[in-house]
Amino acid sequence: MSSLQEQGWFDLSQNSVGALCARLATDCAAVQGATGTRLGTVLQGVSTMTLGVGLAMFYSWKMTLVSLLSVPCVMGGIYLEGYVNKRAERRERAALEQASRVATEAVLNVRTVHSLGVEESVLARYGAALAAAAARAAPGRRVRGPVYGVCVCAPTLGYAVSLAYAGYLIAREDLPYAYAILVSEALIYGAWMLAAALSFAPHFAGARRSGARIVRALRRRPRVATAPTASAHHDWSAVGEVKFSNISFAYPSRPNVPVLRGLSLRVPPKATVALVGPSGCGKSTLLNLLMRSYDADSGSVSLDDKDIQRDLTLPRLRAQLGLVQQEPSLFSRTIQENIAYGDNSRDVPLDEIIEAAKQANVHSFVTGLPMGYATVLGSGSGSSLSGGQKQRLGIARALLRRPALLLLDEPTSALDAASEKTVQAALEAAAAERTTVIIAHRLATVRHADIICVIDKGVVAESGSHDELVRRRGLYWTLLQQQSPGATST
Ligand SMILES: Nc1ncnc2c1ncn2[C@@H]1O[C@H](COP(=O)(O)OP(=O)(O)OP(=O)(O)O)[C@@H](O)[C@H]1O
Repeated sequence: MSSLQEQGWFDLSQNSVGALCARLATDCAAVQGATGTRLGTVLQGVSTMTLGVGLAMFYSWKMTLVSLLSVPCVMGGIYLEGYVNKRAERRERAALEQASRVATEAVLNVRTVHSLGVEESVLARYGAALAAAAARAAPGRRVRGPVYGVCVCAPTLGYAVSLAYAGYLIAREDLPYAYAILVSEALIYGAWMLAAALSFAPHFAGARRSGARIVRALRRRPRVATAPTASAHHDWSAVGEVKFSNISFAYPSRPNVPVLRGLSLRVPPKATVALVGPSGCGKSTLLNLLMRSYDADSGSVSLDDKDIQRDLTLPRLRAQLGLVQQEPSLFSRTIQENIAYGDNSRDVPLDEIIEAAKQANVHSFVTGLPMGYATVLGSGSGSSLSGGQKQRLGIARALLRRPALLLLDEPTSALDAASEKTVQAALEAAAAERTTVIIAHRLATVRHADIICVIDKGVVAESGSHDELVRRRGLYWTLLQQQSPGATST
């Protein structure tokens, strides 16, 4: 069973990047720290003690029983230590995850941090989170010291009691002196070894809890997964008709805030459909549902009359889609590899990559670089490139998939006028032969779409061509007026 979690799981604050990194580091280290040599030490301690007790019983069972009185002390101390650690660990973990969240957020957004000049305040927040973690761990540490002392002292105490009793047995019951020494040495050595081994017990308890958390995460059944009714449809590729039927949806992290309320919408094959509407009305959410980043709470989405939840596997569905976002995520790899990420199902030959780059208007830029397609992009999402260059690489990557459906989420909104023109030209060429759903804020960029759908209050408020909507003088017209007052022409 796949344990790749759905987007909604990552939206929860306890599963943020920082929290997950902290959990991965601490839980895996805890499991690793309680295996290998530590496990060997425990086995050695237990077997030495067993052998020691056996020998001691053989030579003097009375002396052995008296000496073993210290064992419950040791065990009690270990239990207490484990209990104290468990409580401290839980509180410390939460505080460390918070600190890690602050650090990860700052590193991911290092440019913004610099530009806003908030380095000191980020450092202060990180310091405060670390201090909170230390404060939460302090009570546990204070108790652990004395408890550890008891564990170490108990065998010595047992040794003293055992020698005193040995003196009594030698004097009153003729226990040979050599036996007394043999028994006490066998027991003290065994008890020391056991105490040393058991001092690791809290680590084992912690490792068990960490292991359980890892296994729980791996076993979690993702909410978005391929349904048992779905078939692979190996030879199928979509024509590109999409239907949203009566969709209602709220994000799992905000289940009480409905975003879509019974929305229905049809995207005809090979058409270009623009989604417009006020900010936050749910345009990107529709794309999220189509990609099955989330599943709708009710209603259905179909692609070529195949229900995307019931009839299609996740890989088959997503293979039909090519997404271009406002700013593409590029990796610190070569340009060739970055474009090839578009199709991980095979080794993509260079000529296909070049073809996609040509379609995306980025080939001549790439060949102008000294290393061409072998140029390694800087870290931080291709920071060595301009916005327009990055966007065209993102388009090339999407086109490499030969998607039946091109999903464009404000693809030109982060670009200057000159870059926008080149990117727009690349997109228009790409959209010509396939179904395209485009989200745009600037209505001028989608004026020529076949259908423009205005989303408002979780439903399609109106739809039609630009001219039809202008004639209707509805919400589209109002938005148009807000963007370019006085624009009444059709
Ligand atoms: N991952 C998420 N978890 C919770 N709420 C979300 C999430 N993503 C979006 N939302 C909320 O859902 C609503 C719709 O968001 P969406 O991004 O679909 O709007 P949009 O129309 O694309 O907005 P914009 O035009 O500003 O990009 C908003 O109120 C937003 O705050």
